[in-house]
Parts: sequence; structure tokens; C-alpha cells
Amino acid sequence: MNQSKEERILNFVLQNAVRGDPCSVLEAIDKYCSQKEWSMNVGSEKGLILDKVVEEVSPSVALELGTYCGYSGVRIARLLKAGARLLTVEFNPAFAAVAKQVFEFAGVQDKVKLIEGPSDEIIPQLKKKYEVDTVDFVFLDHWKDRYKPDTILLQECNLLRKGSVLLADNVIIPGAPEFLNYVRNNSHFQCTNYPAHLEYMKASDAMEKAVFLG
Ligand SMILES: O=c1[nH]cnc2c(O)cc(-c3ccc(F)cc3)cc12
Ligand SMILES: [Mg+2]
Repeated sequence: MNQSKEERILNFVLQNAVRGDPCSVLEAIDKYCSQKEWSMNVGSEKGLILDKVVEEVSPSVALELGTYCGYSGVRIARLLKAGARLLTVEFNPAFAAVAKQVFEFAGVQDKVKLIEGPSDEIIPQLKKKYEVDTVDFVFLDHWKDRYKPDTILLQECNLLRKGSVLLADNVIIPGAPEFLNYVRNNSHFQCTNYPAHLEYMKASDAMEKAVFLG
């Protein structure tokens, strides 16, 4: 059976990165996806913005919506302080299977809980089933049409606290206009836009940070 692109990315990591070295995993994925096959990892330019926000927040509990191959999950997990954890949600089982192996190869598996399923089902389970009180940081990188409803759902489930930081990828390409309108015109959020390029391309993209004010 033919390999998927995601399996080819995983194999490139296994053959070119260093087990237990998260940075080498990130470099291998960026090398493969910039030289061989484009894929929707956040990439190194927007990855630096992600790094800065994660370091700024220093979350005890981080949530990622949209795991894909695990690139941004490795990016986030490698920066977490001792005892902190990342919960990452992926709808697509094939993507989740690749991400699991990427996390293990990078050596971040003890900091990461990979949850398979749709975000609108998982978010209401976070408190009771995954023992979450509130989330300090949320990376939205799944399906653009879910950014706004999932932001509302996080609030309805009392998962945000004063100062919780949302960071959304792709607010230009593919674009998340409803989400942008929602958070930018909502007095409970303080927003900042970070222009960048679409991963591995010259096209313009941007990330939006929205701090929940309580
Ligand atoms: O669907 C996406 N989820 C998460 N991140 C994405 C991402 O960073 C880029 C894109 C994307 C961008 C341009 C294009 F021509 C085709 C797909 C999609 C997603
Ligand atoms: Mg993205």
C-alpha cells in the first residue's frame, strides 16, 4: 500500500533526526517540507512566534487544537517547564498515529497527551476526563471554521482564566475571518496580530494572539 505524505515525513524524521533531540526533529521536518513536499506544519518562521508566546506564558497546561504530524506539539513541549503538560487534539487517526511516533522519537511523549477526536467533543471532556482546571495557553491550528465556535466553547466550559492566551495560526491563509471579527470586537479579549509568511512559501500569512481578560 502506498505511503502517505505524513508517513514519508515520519520516515524522513526517523532517518535524519537524532532520537531524543526535539530541535533535530523540527529541523528534519522543515528540511523535508521545504525541499521535498509542502505540508501544513506551522514551520520555522511562525514557529519562532509560537516559541516566543509559549516562553512568555510559560504555561502549566497548554492545549493544541490540530496536532497534524506533531511539529508544533514538539515545538511547544520542548519549551515546557518541569511538570507542565500539553494536551493536543487531532481528529484524523492517520495524522494522530504519525504524531504519536514523532513525539516519542523527539522524547517529549511524557509531556504530551495526544487525544484523538473532534475538538467540539473533546473540549467539554477536558475538566472531568482529562483533569484540567483551566488552560493557560491554547494554539488553534485545526480547521479555520472551528476557531470561533471552539473559542466560545472554551469559555462556556470555564476552561479560560484571566490571562489565558489563545494563539491562532493561519488567520490570513486559509483565513479565519469570523474568529478574527469575534475576538477583535469582544471586550473580553485583547488582540495582537503577528504578520508572517505561510510555511515554506512566500505568500503572506499571520498569527493572532488573543488574551482572555476574564
Ligand atoms: O487546514 C489547516 N490546518 C492547520 N494549518 C493549516 C496551515 O498552516 C496551512 C493550510 C493551507 C494553506 C494554504 C493552502 F494552499 C492549503 C492549506 C491549511 C491548514
Ligand atoms: Mg496552520
